[in-house]
Amino acid sequence: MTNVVIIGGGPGGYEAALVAAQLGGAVTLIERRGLGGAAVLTDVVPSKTLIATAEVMTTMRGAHELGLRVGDLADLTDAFHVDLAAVNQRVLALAATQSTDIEGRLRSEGVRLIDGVGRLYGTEHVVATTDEGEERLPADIILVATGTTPRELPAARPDGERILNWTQLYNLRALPERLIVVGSGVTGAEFASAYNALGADVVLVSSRHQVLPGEDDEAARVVQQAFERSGMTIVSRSRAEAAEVVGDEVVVHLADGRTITGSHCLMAVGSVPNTAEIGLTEAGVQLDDRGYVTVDKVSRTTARGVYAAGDCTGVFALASVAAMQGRIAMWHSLGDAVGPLDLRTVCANVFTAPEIATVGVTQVEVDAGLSNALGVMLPLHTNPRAKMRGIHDGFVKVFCLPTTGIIVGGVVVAPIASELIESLSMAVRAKLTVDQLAQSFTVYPSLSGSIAEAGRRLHTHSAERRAGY
Ligand SMILES: Cc1cc2nc3c(=O)[nH]c(=O)nc-3n(C[C@H](O)[C@H](O)[C@H](O)COP(=O)(O)OP(=O)(O)OC[C@H]3O[C@@H](n4cnc5c(N)ncnc54)[C@H](O)[C@@H]3O)c2cc1C
Ligand SMILES: NC(=O)c1ccc[n+]([C@@H]2O[C@H](COP(=O)([O-])OP(=O)(O)OC[C@H]3O[C@@H](n4cnc5c(N)ncnc54)[C@H](O)[C@@H]3O)[C@@H](O)[C@H]2O)c1
Repeated sequence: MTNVVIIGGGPGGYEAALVAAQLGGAVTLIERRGLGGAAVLTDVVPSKTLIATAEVMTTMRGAHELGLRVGDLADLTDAFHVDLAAVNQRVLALAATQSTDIEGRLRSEGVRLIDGVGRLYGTEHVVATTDEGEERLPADIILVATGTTPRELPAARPDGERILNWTQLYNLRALPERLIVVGSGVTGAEFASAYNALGADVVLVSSRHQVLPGEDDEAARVVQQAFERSGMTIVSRSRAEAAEVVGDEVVVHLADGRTITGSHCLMAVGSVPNTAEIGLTEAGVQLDDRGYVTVDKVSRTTARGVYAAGDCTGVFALASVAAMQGRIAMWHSLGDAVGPLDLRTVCANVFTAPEIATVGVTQVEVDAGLSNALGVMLPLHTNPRAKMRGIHDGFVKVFCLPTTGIIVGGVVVAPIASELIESLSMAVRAKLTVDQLAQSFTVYPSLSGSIAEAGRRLHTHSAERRAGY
């Protein structure tokens, strides 16, 4: 039997445990907080459950335009009020159920679960510290999947009541009157969008000229405009230096001397890896200058027999990537067929209103000359289904290689972009051409009709390019 010891029970750890058990390993997983990890208990699952409620409010906001009335109200959201205590109770219950489901699945596959803190003791043992004491576990293979923790600014430490990080938001019993969100990365933008839709007065402090600096520029512009139109205040090119509670308010101090006052403040200024004091460097595992574990494309670290997966590696902070890195680690270490991690086919979604979904080659890569892909962008406002549903914002963008027409990337900005991106994700993975995309049937009328239409437009462009125009 090969002894596999996994530290961390998030998607990187638990998906690896399932593969290792399937391949006949004797698997032990050590988790200090709960199965499913931060992904299930504090990050992905709670935030997307909260956003599901916010989406209903966004739909209600557009209901008047579609001819729906409640009394004399011009805005149907005025007919609702958000019972945040009930929303958060649902959010936390759903996360707990998801965690229990994962625990049940791991147990049924024969994985030994230890409720405690794990650390490496060289490369052949892991020490688990539990309420009962310490246990030294022999390990032929170790997987480190310890994730990250919210980053804190020294002068803006969360108190859990008025200054919060995203893991503490679900303790709120009532909607904040005025929520200051510091940081306009994906986390900040998603919560700003959700709380804005739920009816809070939201101020978003953004260090750049535009929100979502890591996303497609045109897509981020659409989201920023939608935020501003729906009443959110965006304070651009501004960095928060400090936050303090003064009476019943929070005062956020910006680097340029201005202050912003609100009832609550959410700090969403990034994360730091959970890699300190768990015996990594002592075991020969190299960390980069920010503390992330250095891994290759099959999740190997610099120490023999020690693998790492997920956010602690600093490779695309996504649950799907963490899970794939964890599976690859086990396929590789336990001798199954395995291919290297291919980041060119990863698809991701920002759950704002509207959503931004992306796959493959990006506009930044094209503009920088790193890819010679051709792209077309079709705004959704001419799409018949979008008109019917009152969707005014959004677009579809498709990138293909000029000579072959092979699809290499795409962006969808729409209310359900996370679902619409699948056809482009499949096309990128299967190396389909724009002609194959164009010739596949789409339902009429449908938003996905615009994706096929982009394929038809690219047929013309790539034909012209081939002919040397
Ligand atoms: C607000 C928010 C929303 C997000 N939404 C999405 C989304 O919609 N889609 C998406 O794909 N990604 C999303 N992400 C990213 C996603 O949460 C991460 O990519 C994912 O959680 C990474 O999984 P992981 O297994 O690496 O780590 P985690 O999920 O962080 O799990 C690591 C686990 O290890 C445990 N641990 C750490 N150290 C030890 C130790 N020494 N001993 C024992 N246990 C330990 C921790 O307690 C934790 O439970 C979101 C992130 C945030 C912050
Ligand atoms: N839907 C999803 O898949 C999803 C959701 C949330 C997070 N994530 C992933 O998690 C990772 C982390 O995202 P994130 O948004 O938490 O962190 P991030 O590091 O990407 O963004 C933090 C932002 O805060 C800004 N910032 C830092 N200090 C500041 C200050 N003092 N004042 C104002 N702004 C400041 C930074 O410039 C940056 O834009 C990303 O890779 C993201 O993809 C994914």
